Amino acid sequence: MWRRVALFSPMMKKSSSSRSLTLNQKGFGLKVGESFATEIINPEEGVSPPKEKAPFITFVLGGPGSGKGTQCERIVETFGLTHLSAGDLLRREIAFNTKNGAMILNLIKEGKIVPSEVTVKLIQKELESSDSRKFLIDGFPRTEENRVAFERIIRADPDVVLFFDCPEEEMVKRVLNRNQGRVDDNITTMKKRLKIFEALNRPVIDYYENKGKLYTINAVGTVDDIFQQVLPIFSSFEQLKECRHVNPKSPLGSSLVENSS
Ligand SMILES: Nc1ncnc2c1ncn2[C@@H]1O[C@H](COP(=O)(O)OP(=O)(O)O)[C@@H](O)[C@H]1O
Ligand SMILES: Nc1ccn([C@@H]2O[C@H](COP(=O)(O)OP(=O)(O)O)[C@@H](O)[C@H]2O)c(=O)n1
Ligand SMILES: [Mg+2]
Repeated sequence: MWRRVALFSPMMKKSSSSRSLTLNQKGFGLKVGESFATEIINPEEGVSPPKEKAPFITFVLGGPGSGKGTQCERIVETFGLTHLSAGDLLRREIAFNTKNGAMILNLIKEGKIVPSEVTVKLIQKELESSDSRKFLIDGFPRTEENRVAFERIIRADPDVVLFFDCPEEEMVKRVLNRNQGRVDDNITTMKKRLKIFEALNRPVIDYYENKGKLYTINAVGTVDDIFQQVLPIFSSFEQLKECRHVNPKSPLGSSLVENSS
């Protein structure tokens, strides 16, 4: 559905990220990886680049129970992004008893990370079949291996990386009260998940901090308080101002343009 075209120009600075090198078109039926295949175009040949911009991608990071899913719901209401929860996609495989279902269940019970290829392929399927141009990818990348696999298979970089920073004590309290019948919401698995978060997710957080893409949110407080920190991050992006689902209660509600498509 997207097409990546690189303009071959000596004027292009190295600091121009893939966003400024990326010009995408819709094209249903194309595989994401293929559709991102880089073409080198010589501007002197007079090929004019397509006008559509790359899809807007946000990664949502944070420990278990830090409030990622809850805040994603608020972001969807206000800015109309499409929410893809990596955990929900994996749990769907378990529910549908697919060929990877049993393996995924065993890993989730142990708080371990599912092989990146499996998770990225599930995300890829959702991206390809969606008509949306703006995505919240929640609970991903959980590891450097996840991050690298996304870059390799999807060939896209996030525009924004949110990190919900929450003390362990608070995360434990929230998870043990979550009450969604999840096999991993128990103290034994939670302890393992916290260790895995520190060991494997921290390097990803550091990576995006060094790239200048990380927005750290203090995840303690009411859901509203926390969303007040999230709002200005998204409202600064022009492409999010055309919103499909305007929440009338949102402080931005009146300034957003409703789009019924
Ligand atoms: N700011 C908050 N204060 C208290 N509880 C919260 C807050 N945000 C979310 N919760 C609750 O904590 C639990 C975990 O939140 P969730 O959004 O599922 O976190 P995550 O997706 O990061 O694991 C849920 O029961 C949710 O209702
Ligand atoms: N990128 C991911 C995301 C989740 N998972 C697995 O799914 C579990 C639940 O993830 P989740 O994102 O739904 O969990 P929360 O942080 O929302 O509590 C994780 O503990 C992992 O076992 C994974 O392996 N890889
Ligand atoms: Mg969640």
